[in-house]
Amino acid sequence: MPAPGLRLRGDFDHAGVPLFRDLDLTVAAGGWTCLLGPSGVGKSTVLRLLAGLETGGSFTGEIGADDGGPIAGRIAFMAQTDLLAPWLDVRGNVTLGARLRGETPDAARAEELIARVGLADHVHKWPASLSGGMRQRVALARVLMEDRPIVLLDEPFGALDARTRAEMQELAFETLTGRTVLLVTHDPAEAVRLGHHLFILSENGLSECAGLENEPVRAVDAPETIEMQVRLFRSLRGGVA
Ligand SMILES: Nc1ncnc2c1ncn2[C@@H]1O[C@H](COP(=O)(O)OP(=O)(O)OP(=O)(O)O)[C@@H](O)[C@H]1O
Repeated sequence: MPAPGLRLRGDFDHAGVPLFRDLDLTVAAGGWTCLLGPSGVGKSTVLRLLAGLETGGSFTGEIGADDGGPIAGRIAFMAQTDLLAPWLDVRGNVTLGARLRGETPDAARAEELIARVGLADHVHKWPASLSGGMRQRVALARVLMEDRPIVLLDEPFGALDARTRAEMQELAFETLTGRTVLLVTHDPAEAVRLGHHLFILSENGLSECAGLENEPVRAVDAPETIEMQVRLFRSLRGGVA
């Protein structure tokens, strides 16, 4: 299934209080778009709108895929909180999507993903006995298991130590090759490492941070990567990119 591009245009209010006005976000087909910006500006709301989930507010505008098809049924969403089912073990959580749809999960793929997120020795553990970083890796394996053309990730690596984070970034990037990915992150280094396109959402609206060179995954220590991180950091501090 080819991955479509996405576009969200419109206004959003919470109980009559505007969160954003005239937002126009394009998510390019088949690549990684990273969305950064201050806390509370509406990044998770954008993801929830694209995913067709409840936001608690009111949206006026258009949300669509550039191939004219529906977004629903083609999307996988990893929320900021891991949303693991406490009554299911690691394997049960990773295969939850298929089970909810009444399908037989691909057991071999589940085992492989559980191993690749480093949880092969914990497959029968319940979420309550896992660390925050382990739980986040279960949620990552679950979203990768869904194998959808559109994938929305809300700070998916935030609970991980530096080494595991780098490994999970590489796993997600490799597994989601050719998918349309929208990644919300607070980490400029992560965005520069993974993004084909970078956007900053602020109180003043959406701006693109242009100038990315080379293909991701980028080397963290390459001079152009470091320069881009500095530009992005300055933009996030309110300076000029
Ligand atoms: N259900 C809700 N009802 C009312 N207000 C809400 C609701 N959900 C979120 N908000 C408000 O909407 C605003 C945007 O929230 P959102 O979670 O989209 O921000 P964010 O940019 O993702 O923040 P963060 O980076 O901290 O995750 C915040 O001010 C938040 O308090």
